[in-house]
Amino acid sequence: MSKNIERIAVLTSGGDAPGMNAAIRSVVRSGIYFGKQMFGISQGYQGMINNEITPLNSKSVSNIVQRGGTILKTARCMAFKTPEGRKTAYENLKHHKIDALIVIGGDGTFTGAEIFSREYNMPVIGIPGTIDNDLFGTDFTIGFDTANNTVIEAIDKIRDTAASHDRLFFVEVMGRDAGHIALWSAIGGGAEAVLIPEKETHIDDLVEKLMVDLKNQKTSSIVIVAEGDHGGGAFKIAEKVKERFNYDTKVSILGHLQRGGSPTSFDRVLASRLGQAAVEGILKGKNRKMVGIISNRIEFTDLTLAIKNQIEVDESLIDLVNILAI
Ligand SMILES: Nc1ncnc2c1ncn2[C@@H]1O[C@H](COP(=O)(O)OP(=O)(O)OP(=O)(O)O)[C@@H](O)[C@H]1O
Ligand SMILES: O=P(O)(O)OC[C@H]1O[C@](O)(CO)[C@@H](O)[C@@H]1O
Ligand SMILES: [Mg+2]
Repeated sequence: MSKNIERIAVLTSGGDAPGMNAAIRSVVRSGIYFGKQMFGISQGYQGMINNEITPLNSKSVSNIVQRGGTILKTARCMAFKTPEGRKTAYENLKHHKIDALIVIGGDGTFTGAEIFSREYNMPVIGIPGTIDNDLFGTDFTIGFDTANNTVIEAIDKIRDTAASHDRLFFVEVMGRDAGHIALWSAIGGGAEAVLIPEKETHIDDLVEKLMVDLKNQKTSSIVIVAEGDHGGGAFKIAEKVKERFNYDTKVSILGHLQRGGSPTSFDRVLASRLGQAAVEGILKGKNRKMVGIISNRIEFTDLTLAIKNQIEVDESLIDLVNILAI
């Protein structure tokens, strides 16, 4: 039996992602639309423990749909992993009479939400907000599209200088455990090769491919390396490749700029749809679910499944990189 929900709190947690603000805005305004009182928690679970919980109205979320980052701020909070930390967090929620929680984040955020919800019988819905696109139960996570656009803009620029100097560039993109950004940006940016955490890194094969390219008058190349690849990252791979043959080689680490910037239209619309669906879902009694989009339809998936069954890498995308790089 679901309890009557009148006061809903929202937080963002883990790494920030462009479009989180659009999701916050949608959650807050959808809640208000249904006559509910809405609250924002600062700095993810840290703010729950520190009692940083404030009411939000329609105006609180104006002029943010276009902004990167998160107005609620975010954090990685070790204390929430302890029963004592979660107890303090619960007492703070109780003090504010919060009936339900909407958490925007990635797999870690959902793990914490699942545990907390069971411990304290707190209804919770997760919204996938991470540039990594590594959650099962949604075709896309909020921020993935914007990050890809940021990366291909960088690749296009690097391509100009690579071609002018006949150079080989290793471009390292984010993805500690997931190669989705690497794969998508390799296709969109026309890279010659891609190295991802889901696959073994074979330097021999890479060197052979680059040598064939050189023989075929391809005088510059771009290799996309996900930060979590098994070769140890772009610098190490570049070193190993340089030992093997003579090619003017440079490394470019894109880093945290991939997490910033104004969200694309796709991410804004996705975030707005998921925010509204999260509120409607929780008011209809859904609990411990992630709201996602599958084949352009809103779908709810158990948080435990969303976390555990990370999307497998699409082999056809790897094939496509290779086919288009002949
Ligand atoms: N086992 C756990 N128990 C309780 N809380 C957890 C647990 N795992 C993660 N959390 C909470 O969730 C927060 C966010 O998790 P994490 O830092 O892994 O980021 P994420 O949500 O996976 O996002 P991203 O991977 O996109 O950065 C953690 O800092 C912690 O507060
Ligand atoms: O520097 P931070 O905040 O720990 O984030 C790094 C990690 O965050 C992610 O970008 C996800 O947001 C991962 O791909 C990356 O490894
Ligand atoms: Mg994560």
